[in-house]
Amino acid sequence: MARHYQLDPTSAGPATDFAAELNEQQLAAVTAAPGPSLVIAGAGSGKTRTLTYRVAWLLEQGTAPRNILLLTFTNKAAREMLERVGALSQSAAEGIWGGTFHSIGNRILRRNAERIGFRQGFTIMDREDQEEMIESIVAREGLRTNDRRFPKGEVLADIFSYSINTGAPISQVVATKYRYFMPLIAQIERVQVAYEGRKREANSLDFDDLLSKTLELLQMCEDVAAQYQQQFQHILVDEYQDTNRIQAELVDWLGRKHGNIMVVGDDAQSIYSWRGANFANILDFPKRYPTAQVFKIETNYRSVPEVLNVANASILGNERQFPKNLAPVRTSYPMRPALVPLSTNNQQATFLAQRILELHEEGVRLNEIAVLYRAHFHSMEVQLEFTRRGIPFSITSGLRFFEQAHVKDVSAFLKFATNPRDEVAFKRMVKLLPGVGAKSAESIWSQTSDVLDGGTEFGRLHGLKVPSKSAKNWEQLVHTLAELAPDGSILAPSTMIDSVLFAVYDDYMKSKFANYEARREDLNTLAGFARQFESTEEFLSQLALLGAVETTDALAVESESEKVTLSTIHQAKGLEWKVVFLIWLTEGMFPSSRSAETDEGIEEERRLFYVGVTRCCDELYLTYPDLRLNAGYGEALQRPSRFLTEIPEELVEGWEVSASRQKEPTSDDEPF
Ligand SMILES: Nc1ncnc2c1ncn2[C@@H]1O[C@H](COP(=O)(O)OP(=O)(O)OP(=O)(O)O)[C@@H](O)[C@H]1O
Repeated sequence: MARHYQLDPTSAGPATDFAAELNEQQLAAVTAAPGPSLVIAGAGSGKTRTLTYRVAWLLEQGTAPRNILLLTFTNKAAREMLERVGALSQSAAEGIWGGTFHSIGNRILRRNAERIGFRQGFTIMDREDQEEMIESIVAREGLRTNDRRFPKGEVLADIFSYSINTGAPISQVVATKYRYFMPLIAQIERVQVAYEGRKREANSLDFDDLLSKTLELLQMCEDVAAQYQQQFQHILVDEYQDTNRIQAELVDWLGRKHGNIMVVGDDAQSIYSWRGANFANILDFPKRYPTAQVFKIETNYRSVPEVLNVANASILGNERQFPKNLAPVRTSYPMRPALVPLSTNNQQATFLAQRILELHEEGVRLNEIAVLYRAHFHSMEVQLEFTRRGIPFSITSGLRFFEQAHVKDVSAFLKFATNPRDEVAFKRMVKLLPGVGAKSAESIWSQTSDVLDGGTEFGRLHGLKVPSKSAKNWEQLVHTLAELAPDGSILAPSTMIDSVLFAVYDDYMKSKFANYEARREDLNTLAGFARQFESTEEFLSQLALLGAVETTDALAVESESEKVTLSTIHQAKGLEWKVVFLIWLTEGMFPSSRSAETDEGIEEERRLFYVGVTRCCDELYLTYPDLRLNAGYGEALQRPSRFLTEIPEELVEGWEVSASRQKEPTSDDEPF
């Protein structure tokens, strides 16, 4: 018989040497005595390391894994942290409750659904299911009529979600975020009530329910609350600065018995208030927990001192914050951050391309370089320029400017007006009308091609047989097409884009997309770009060519994945690059004009700027154009962003870029 032999758990490996692997401030947080604690961890200071070691520490102190709850911003973050804990810790880490608030909510609700009127085995609706359910309610209630645009499922889902996560009533959300739907508030509220009922009937929960219903469960059922409060002896929360109202309340409830709540975050990086995050959660933590210990972790491992100096100086402008001073461990870099004024947005793109090619020559890999900006549309000229010069790039949103649905929709109008035989463009266009799917599009197309026979007398399309729901919109569409091609001639492309927006597409976007404003800016930028072209055909050919260029072969790069990153700052959160270009630093763009309306708005923008700067390890470029060429409505003088003027001069290195001998394209020039 085989001899049974058991390994002693303590012989699994050497004990973690916490003091050797952590700096003093990290060690203090990791080994903190029980009780509430707030860990303010600056950018690049090792938040992840601190949390991971804290969990390992708790295990070593004898806390059972199932008594630890680790809440993170993404499930991936939780997985990675727990893997690290597993590797670090001598005690088994399995059994720790780790994940996002949503996944933990789901886990709790799965066991207790009946207690709040749902059945076990409920389904979780993704965003698409949610929108479909809302749409069917709108249809059943007859709210969308031929005379009135009613918000689409996506927009309604967004309104409901924001309302739940912030606790603001629907009327307030609409009044502040969707002003153009104010007259419909009562109907929108009705849809929400019906939606709540329908979810119950279908035994389905949406994503927000995973938070709100969990909270409801804990508040309503004392025994359930007591069970989890007993279980979670230690609660750790990552990225606490971006929690919303419900998430903070959930933590409060779950931690009520033991009070061992450790929240980690950086108040200077709170950038999600627009989707419901509540900055006050982190700021007021010491007020809500007067006995809380506050730890600051201020050693930065990422950036050179020159970059950190800029970040530190900038964030000083914010009143609402925990003052801190990030200190670098890295040594000085030969270059201070470059402050680069450019004459126009086109020159800004040219500068980036040239400088990036030089850096590449000098041996910097393209994936060590990022171009960061406030809003997606700021990247358009850069995308054009990189495409033309064969610089490979990837975009964090996944979609290149010209591949976006709204850009393609509007282009479809232009394509059809210039080429009335373009069936694909026609179908894309008519499918925007209510009640027109693939089948009706086919039937309308066959009538249209008969009537037009390749000509541009669009007025002849009035009165075609279309689904009754879209009759009015069809007439409007025909009218618009006729305007685009008056008397057989074709308007200039930018005028066409303006007309399409004005007559049809702007309204469509408002009701269809939750991020209407961002899309509208994209289309203004497109109209601006189009102003360089007299001929619509030429404009459309350029669009097609730009979309088709395969950039990866153009530069000698080491691998397919070697690309410059183009990203909004929001999507760059948590990441880092050797070289960072922060672009479009002008008033109105960054800070965005909308955010500049309130002090809170400005402070959040400044935090966003701070996040941008602190993504940089070595070399930082801050660029802005003096003139915005091709803005949808004329050329506009730009003022440098206040975030630039706030930086003491001696911290940056002013660059003077002289125009190349080759003339820079202006709006009157040929494009390339
Ligand atoms: N005590 C330490 N000794 C050496 N390196 C460390 C230490 N703590 C953290 N680091 C390193 O510092 C870098 C930054 O850490 P991390 O990415 O966790 O920062 P962060 O606090 O999450 O930053 P941000 O909030 O800006 O995204 C990592 O490469 C990490 O390995």
